[in-house]
Amino acid sequence: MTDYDIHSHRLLILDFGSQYTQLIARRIREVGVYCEIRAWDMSEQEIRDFNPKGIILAGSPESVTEQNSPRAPEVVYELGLPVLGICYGMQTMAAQMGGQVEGSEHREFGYAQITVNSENPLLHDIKDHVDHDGNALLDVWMSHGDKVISVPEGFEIFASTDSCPVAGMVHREKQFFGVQFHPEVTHTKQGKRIFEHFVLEICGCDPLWTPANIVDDAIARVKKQVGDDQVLLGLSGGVDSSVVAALLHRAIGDQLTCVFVDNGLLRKNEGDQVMDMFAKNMGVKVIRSDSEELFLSRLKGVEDPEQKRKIIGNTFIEVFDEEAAKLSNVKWLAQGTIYPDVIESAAAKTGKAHVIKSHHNVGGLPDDMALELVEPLRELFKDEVRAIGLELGLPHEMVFRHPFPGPGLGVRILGEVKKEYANILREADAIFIEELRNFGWYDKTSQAFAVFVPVKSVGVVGDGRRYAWVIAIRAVETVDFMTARWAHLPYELLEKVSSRIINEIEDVSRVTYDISSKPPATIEWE
Ligand SMILES: Nc1ncnc2c1ncn2[C@@H]1O[C@H](COP(=O)(O)OP(=O)(O)OP(=O)(O)O)[C@@H](O)[C@H]1O
Ligand SMILES: O=c1[nH]c(=O)c2[nH+]cn([C@@H]3O[C@H](COP(=O)(O)O)[C@@H](O)[C@H]3O)c2[nH]1
Ligand SMILES: NC(=O)CC[C@H](N)C(=O)O
Ligand SMILES: [Mg+2]
Repeated sequence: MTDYDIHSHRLLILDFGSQYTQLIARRIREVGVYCEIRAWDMSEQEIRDFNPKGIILAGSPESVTEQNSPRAPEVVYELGLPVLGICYGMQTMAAQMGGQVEGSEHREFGYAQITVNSENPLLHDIKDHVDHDGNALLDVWMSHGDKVISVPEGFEIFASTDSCPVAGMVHREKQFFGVQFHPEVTHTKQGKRIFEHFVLEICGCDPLWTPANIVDDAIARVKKQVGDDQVLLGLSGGVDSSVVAALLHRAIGDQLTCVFVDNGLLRKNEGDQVMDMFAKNMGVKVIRSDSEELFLSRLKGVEDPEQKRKIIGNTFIEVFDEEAAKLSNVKWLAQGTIYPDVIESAAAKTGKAHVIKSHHNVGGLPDDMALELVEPLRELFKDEVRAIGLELGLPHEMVFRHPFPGPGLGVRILGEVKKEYANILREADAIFIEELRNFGWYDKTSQAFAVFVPVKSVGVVGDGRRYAWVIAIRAVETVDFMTARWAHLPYELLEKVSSRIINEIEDVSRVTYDISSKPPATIEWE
């Protein structure tokens, strides 16, 4: 266990509804410092209690020039802490402290080059190029319409572009900084170093937030939380629940029981792999519930995608309850809830951000639950979850798996789900994934899978006619799964996959490749 609190050096990010706020948090965590995103209307007391070492004011789709647009709470400027305003965050800082912001119809969006015209701690020693006069030039990314046209008293301008007179401003004494560009997006090449300067040097945080420390800290906290009680975890073999299983096993050993539900809608050999890895190799207690018959009988004759999802979801809970009832003394339910689930659900509730969905594991739990929750990954982003998965000794292959939706093959068999279809799909999917790995493309795509299309098509195999099913294959590249681009897989790979599927699976006569991006298509077909 660590002898210091790894949360003690922390930053507060106030969210005004920008799409990029999560990226700011990720950049700061990458620097090794804990931070949290909170809504801009956080109360003065909550801000004081949070006790940050610095505050970041993030961007917003709103305009400071509109009446009633959000402002940072005054206390932000009164705590004597360093503050960094980014885009809207800088604009509101300027407006609140007596500067001037002008609205404009013209938006500046994309690459820009700023000239740094005075030495300052935020950009100290950072440059991409140098101009004739010896000034540093930085390649940055901008997304704004409004601009600061006069800075408040005590501030000086340290960077500008032709179209944006105040690209950076600083109040040296108060340690207030504002930047019009977005250091959090990767297009701003020196973004990481800018955050290092702010977080480590200006705010004086120590980089305590490392995978090893996070694991030690999470283990200590889980032990304290559950004491001698028994904990139950739904283990899917997916990344999040697998990392929770490994973490809880290390923290509380035998007090953990996992339930793995084989609903007949899993990928090829998935059940055996989960049992081998967790039960056999790691000695975790795993109950395997063979519920294929139950799920398939409930799904019989049902074609509507939403209805299928509901049935699968409800049957999961039923099986889960049955298994829990067989165990004695279970007081805690463990979940693989991660930070984006929490942020997105909060945003959905308060309406602060624009795109978002509500996650069943955060907002959708019944009020009268008998079990209390253990959620050790609740503060972590997916990439941090993966890093601690490796730290806990899980194999690379498991940690970097593509996500697999809870309803599984149930939403990849269009229309009615039948065992026969699931068997065909499992084989096709396994061939696709195997070749994706052989060609070195698995880690270059974010999610890839096969879909069973219940349509028959004619083919000719050898000298015979074949009248059989269609398989569609899909591979996408995405960061957040909210938008996605179809992967431009090499033709040789597609050719190999198609030829293997048609030759090795008798019931398939044709393979198609899905070239739809999200939006307007979704990643899954149902
Ligand atoms: N077959 C299953 N058996 C038991 N629990 C399951 C099963 N499928 C899903 N769950 C539970 O539902 C939760 C949500 O599933 P979800 O697919 O979002 O996460 P995951 O499977 O842990 O990770 P990933 O996003 O990488 O697939 C899981 O964390 C797990 O607790
Ligand atoms: O756990 C889950 N339960 C579900 O019901 C579900 N539906 C979609 N997904 C996954 O979410 C991501 C976005 O999918 P869509 O573009 O199809 O909405 C993709 O990664 C999908 O695989 C689910 N995951
Ligand atoms: N990305 C932002 O924060 C934009 C701020 C403000 N809406 C503008 O257009 O200038
Ligand atoms: Mg999953």
